[in-house]
Amino acid sequence: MKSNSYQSGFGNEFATEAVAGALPVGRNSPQRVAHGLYAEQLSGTAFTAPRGENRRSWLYRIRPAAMHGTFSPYAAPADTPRFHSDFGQGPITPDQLRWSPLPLPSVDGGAAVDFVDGLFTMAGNGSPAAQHGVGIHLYAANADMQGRYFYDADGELLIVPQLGRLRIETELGVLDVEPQEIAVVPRGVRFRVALPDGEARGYVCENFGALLRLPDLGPIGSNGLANPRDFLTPCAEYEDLEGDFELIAKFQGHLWRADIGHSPLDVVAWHGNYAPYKYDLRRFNTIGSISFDHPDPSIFLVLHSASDTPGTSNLDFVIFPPRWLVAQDTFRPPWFHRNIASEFMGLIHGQYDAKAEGFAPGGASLHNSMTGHGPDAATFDKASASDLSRPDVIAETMAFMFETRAVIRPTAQALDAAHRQRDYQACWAGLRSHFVAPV
Ligand SMILES: O=C(O)Cc1cc(O)ccc1O
Ligand SMILES: [Fe+2]
Repeated sequence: MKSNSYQSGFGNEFATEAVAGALPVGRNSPQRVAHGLYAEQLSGTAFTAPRGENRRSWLYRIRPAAMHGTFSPYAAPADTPRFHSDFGQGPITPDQLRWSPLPLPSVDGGAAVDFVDGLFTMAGNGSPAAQHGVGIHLYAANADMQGRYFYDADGELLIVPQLGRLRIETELGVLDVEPQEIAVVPRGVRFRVALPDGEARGYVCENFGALLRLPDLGPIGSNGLANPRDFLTPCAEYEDLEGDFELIAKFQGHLWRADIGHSPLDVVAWHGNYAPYKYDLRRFNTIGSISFDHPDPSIFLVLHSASDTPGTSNLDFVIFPPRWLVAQDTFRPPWFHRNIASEFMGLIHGQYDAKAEGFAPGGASLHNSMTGHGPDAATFDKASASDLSRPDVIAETMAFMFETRAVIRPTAQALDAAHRQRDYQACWAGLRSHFVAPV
């Protein structure tokens, strides 16, 4: 699979064929599909979901997805699976938590680790069974997926590369993504990942809940934030390969494997609105205050997964892109706060404006529901004394947040990890009392 041409728009009714005439005209499942292909429907929402939310695609493929051997539990290379949905049952700490970047496998022993084996579950909430919540994972890999393909039946995958490009070859076409771009692979879609730069690291949010969609814009108007035309979906692309391949599935929190005698990336044509897409975060139209005060970070919302409570998301994907700060009589960086929602943050590159040090590209932080957090002492001191007659320019940076209504439960392996910064709270220790009581 070599080409990477795209169709633009968010959730459009796309139609694409890699071989002319492969798409049936005026019907979905003719008695005999052109070129001897099989017709197959892939449903991403209930058959009866309202039209505005209904997502499905029709695939015209060389062999149906039903063709593979029986599944057995996948034995992860390390004894214990690192990629799962076990967020524990017991008490979890309300402490602020922060991690340094996940070590790259080349540094960590020299073994070949592909995208699937490189996934390390950091935290999560809800469950695949309950169909709400998220799994939050990091990946660090140094090898292409070779002779194997993966799909996630538990949720759609929001992939946020931090280091190195990814070539994501899916049933519906190829996505090439680099840091500062994101990719979304829908639940169930089979894919393999190659690493054009030889190694890669990044973040994955696995969304068990309602499909990600663009937020309403309210008084912002009909344009702004992430614009629909900047979302790109691949054109059909297929491989016709036979061999001793492996199909890996994530199903109800566990990984499974089956033999498969052909590449499942054999979709010659497809049409519909359930498909992978990518988006360049640098295209985000960032809106902020031009008078006073630092707005809530919801103004930086790229995509969200709704919950059953209007206005309260299962998942908000928020970014902190380059921008100008001009607010007057205002503490310009993020304020001190406690939030009913829970906040997992990552940094793609540069520096985050609330943290002078310690929050490194590839690192992560977790501030759970009602846990106090905000600017570190160095940032507070600097911003409290800065000259507001000039704009501040936040440049050369891209941070993001996975924000959820439910508490984010860190996994045991994340809490135990050597790269967890056990002294994180010390970043606020230097905040002195400036209070002077009136006499
Ligand atoms: O905690 C954080 O750094 C994320 C964040 C940023 C901001 O500008 C306002 C609120 C918020 O939670
Ligand atoms: Fe916050």
